[in-house]
Amino acid sequence: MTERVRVAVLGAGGRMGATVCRAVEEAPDLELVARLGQDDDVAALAGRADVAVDFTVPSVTEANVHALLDAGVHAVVGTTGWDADALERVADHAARVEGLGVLVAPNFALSAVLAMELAARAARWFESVEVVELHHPDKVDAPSGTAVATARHIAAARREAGLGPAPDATQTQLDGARGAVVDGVHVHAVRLRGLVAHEEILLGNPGEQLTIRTDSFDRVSFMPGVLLAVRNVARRPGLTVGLEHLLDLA
Ligand SMILES: NC(=O)C1=CN([C@@H]2O[C@H](COP(=O)(O)OP(=O)(O)OC[C@H]3O[C@@H](n4cnc5c(N)ncnc54)[C@H](O)[C@@H]3O)[C@@H](O)[C@H]2O)C=CC1
Ligand SMILES: O=C(O)C1=N[C@H](C(=O)O)C[C@H](O)C1
Repeated sequence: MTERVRVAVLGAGGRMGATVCRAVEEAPDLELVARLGQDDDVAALAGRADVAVDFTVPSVTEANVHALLDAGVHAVVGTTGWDADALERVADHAARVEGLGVLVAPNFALSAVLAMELAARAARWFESVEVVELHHPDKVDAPSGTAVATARHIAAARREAGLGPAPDATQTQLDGARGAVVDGVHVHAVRLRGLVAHEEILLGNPGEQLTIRTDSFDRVSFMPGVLLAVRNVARRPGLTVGLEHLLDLA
């Protein structure tokens, strides 16, 4: 019999962490060996866990990943709030330790990953584009990590195609009325009781509109992607950003 992958979950008491714990417990090839909360020591996972999954908060996730690398544990990270500098520090650290993988993904739901990919492919063909993300009101960051990543992918595609800014005649506005601007793309964040995680990418041309929409109605939607990452992270030493790299989409 092959050995089961030993998995630890950081943020295990949270909405995502608890769902991940259940998914790992139900997977025959995985073994849940630790549930860590706010005051638990990541270093204690050395020799006990093969892979750790982090769904904590933006303010601690980078430190958790460095501690996991120091402990010799592969990391799968769903927590948002990563910027280019933090990713570079983790890539440098991962390059210095032998054979350890870190996978950071703003969204593990297949529909969301595909929506991002489709938006990036469509972006060069439309004059206008804006992103609207809609989430439960307990979310601590805005805009969502997924919306930020979506906007960055769209902006890169527009730059590559030589497109300038989207048309916008606004001269006066209330603060925030046009949303946040990520790499030149307007991103709007809605917080509403009853929602889980949703995003619309609106692309417009004279006389036509393309709407790409993804809906996570339940956190189980993220689990196939999380488990795929847990099973594959050890095969990808260094830093991988985005689940698309495991789905043959990148
Ligand atoms: N990549 C993806 O597919 C998804 C990402 N997320 C992201 O995951 C993160 C967590 O989301 P939720 O579970 O909804 O939040 P939550 O607030 O329900 O859970 C966060 C948990 O982390 C714990 N925590 C805080 N500091 C910690 C530390 N230093 N060590 C260990 N645990 C610590 C908290 O006590 C809490 O239990 C957010 O950044 C969210 O945006 C959420 C859903 C899907
Ligand atoms: O906090 C959440 O709930 C979610 N966070 C991630 C994000 O910020 O993109 C992923 C998903 O949207 C759910």
